Amino acid sequence: MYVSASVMEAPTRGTVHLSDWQKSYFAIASGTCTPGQKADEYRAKILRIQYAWANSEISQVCAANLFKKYAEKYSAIIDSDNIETGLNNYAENILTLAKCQQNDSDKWQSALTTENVFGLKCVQERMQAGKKVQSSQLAPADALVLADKGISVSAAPCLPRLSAFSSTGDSECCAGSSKCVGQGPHLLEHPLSSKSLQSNVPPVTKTSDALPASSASLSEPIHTGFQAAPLFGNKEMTSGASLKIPGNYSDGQNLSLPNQSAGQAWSGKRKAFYGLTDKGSTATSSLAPCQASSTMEANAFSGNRNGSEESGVPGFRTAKEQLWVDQQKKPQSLQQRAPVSSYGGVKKSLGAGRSRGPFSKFVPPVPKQDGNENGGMQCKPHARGPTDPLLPVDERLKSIEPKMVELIMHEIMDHGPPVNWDDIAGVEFAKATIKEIVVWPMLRPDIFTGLRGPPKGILLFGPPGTGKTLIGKCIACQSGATFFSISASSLTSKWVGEGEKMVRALFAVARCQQPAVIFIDEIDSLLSQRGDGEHESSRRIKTEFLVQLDGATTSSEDRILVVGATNRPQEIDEAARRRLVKRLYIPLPEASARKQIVTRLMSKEHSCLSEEEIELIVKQSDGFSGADMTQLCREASLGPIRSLQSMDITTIMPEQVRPIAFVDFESAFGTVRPSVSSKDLELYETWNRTFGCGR
Ligand SMILES: Nc1ncnc2c1ncn2[C@@H]1O[C@H](COP(=O)(O)OP(=O)(O)OP(=O)(O)O)[C@@H](O)[C@H]1O
Ligand SMILES: [Mg+2]
Repeated sequence: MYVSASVMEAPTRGTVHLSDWQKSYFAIASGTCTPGQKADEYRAKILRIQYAWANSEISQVCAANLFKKYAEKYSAIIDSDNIETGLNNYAENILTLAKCQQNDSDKWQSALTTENVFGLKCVQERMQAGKKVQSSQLAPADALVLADKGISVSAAPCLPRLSAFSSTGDSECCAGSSKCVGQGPHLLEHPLSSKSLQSNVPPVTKTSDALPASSASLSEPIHTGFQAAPLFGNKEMTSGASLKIPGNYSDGQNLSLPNQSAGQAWSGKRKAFYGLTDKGSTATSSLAPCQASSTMEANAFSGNRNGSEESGVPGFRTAKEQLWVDQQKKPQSLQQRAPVSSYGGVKKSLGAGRSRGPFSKFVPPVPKQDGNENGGMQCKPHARGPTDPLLPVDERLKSIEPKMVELIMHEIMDHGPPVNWDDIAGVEFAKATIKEIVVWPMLRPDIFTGLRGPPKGILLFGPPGTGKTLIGKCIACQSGATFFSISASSLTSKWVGEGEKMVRALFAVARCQQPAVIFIDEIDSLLSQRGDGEHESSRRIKTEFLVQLDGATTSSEDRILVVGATNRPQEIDEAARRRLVKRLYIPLPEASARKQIVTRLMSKEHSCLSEEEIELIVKQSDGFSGADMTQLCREASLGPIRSLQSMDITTIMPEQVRPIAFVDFESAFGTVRPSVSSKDLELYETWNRTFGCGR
């Protein structure tokens, strides 16, 4: 069965769906279903397809195919006037169309009017046919005629409805029917006289006071559910009778007979309605406003709704009505669901905001055919992001949980203050290498191809506080790539149990945002050696990461660079180490770099350090990391304030604070010590000699 293949993409839930599908398939195939039940089943299937697609259990292509198939089956039942297999309700179309003129806006005028609808040739033919059948088949006891010219209505199943009306004591229906019939000169003549029938018609609840008289006259037959009768005769009446069961699909059907010209138009409309391309649907576009307006929630399916209110179910709508109303409301509501995001695009949801379940808003799983140019790729964050429900979602993000995409887009993408290469003192070799393998290829991908292609993984390792994170930020600013900065600990702790999904989502989003740099600080905590005591979740994260890294490596067209930073390189798993091909040692700053740090920081402050004093500071700070140097300067900068002990800090003027002097550095050296021990340094040096890519 084709269904099974399509719904089994997700093994666990797919199995459940499969049995559901099978059950309903056998129910439909059993031959014992009424057309109404079949239509119910098909519509349920359509909803299930939608649900499965929304949950990424089936692909978009699969969903579109299934959807088309079942929409057609469903339409075939709804449209068919075959009493045994269909639920045709063509008359409602005609009357609704005619009614549109009154309900629609002033700007749009339907060619169909109350006067001419009954004059249509096709309607006449059907009426004549119905008349013949009716006169030959309809038992007088079962039949009622609502008006002097004989709008025949129904058969036994209608009677409960009529009897329900009788309690209200209003004769509006009869009057309305008379009017209606008076406007249609060629209505059926029922064997029973209109008078006798009129007397048989119980008063009907007045439900359409607000409607114009002519509208009321038409709407009454509609919401009594008998309007099919004069147009189709007994045959249709019988099928029409089943339509009066609340919830039946035929209630409120604005769909048509396949053989009628108007019917074809509506059939086309139906296909367009289901999002299926159909040449015929273009012909119906002019009818759409009528349909839309007539089915707006306020007035939609007034006949049915009124009918249902009469029957004590306020606000009840058949599934089909709801489908149509949802369809009409959808573009507007979707727009409302797309708030502007913080980074200039549209805050999008791949369905996260979508309520799930059988009663959720109907969203066809096929791409919109509205000529949206942005359809194929909407990867750039500043264009339309991957989570816009209006757009076809990038295939690569289909299997990713929407909330994770949101998290990555909103929380991980870095937008810190800009960092220049000049802000990083020393580490000239690392900087040159990074420029060569990261920045330039990103800027000129046309030149850096083939063997010159950039590596996909870099590891920055070295003692703490040497500028590894700073380099990461600089890459973000200078490469022009989309930058994802994530700390490994946040992957392992923040989304406990979901770490591997986050890793997958991270790479999936990055693939959509190419060129992209994924900077993973403290990568050792993510890719540490695998051991026996390791937690299952961290093992899964690691595996997923390695898989993704490989994916990034093997796909030559992907321009994703993973930059890892660690001060514990020896803890990194060997498999991960291999994948981070360029392992760059970021050592403690040399004298020149320390001087650069001091000079740059002091240039921003009020200081009076001579060249010699700076040299002395540099000499004395041997073994300090970049972070230590920064801390030393901070400490020294507080010296002038501390020397103002006699003065009130609250009243002091900035000019009264003396410049930072060498003496302040001397006292700062008393409190700031190097944070990296020589023993630790030895470890880094050794690891660099073994695995590093430095000179
Ligand atoms: N080479 C450098 N040039 C200028 N400033 C530096 C340099 N290295 C470190 N710093 C200063 O030290 C601070 C900390 O640096 P950073 O966070 O990049 O260190 P790290 O190598 O990532 O350390 P860790 O391994 O502990 O994460 C920076 O914000 C910066 O002020
Ligand atoms: Mg760091």
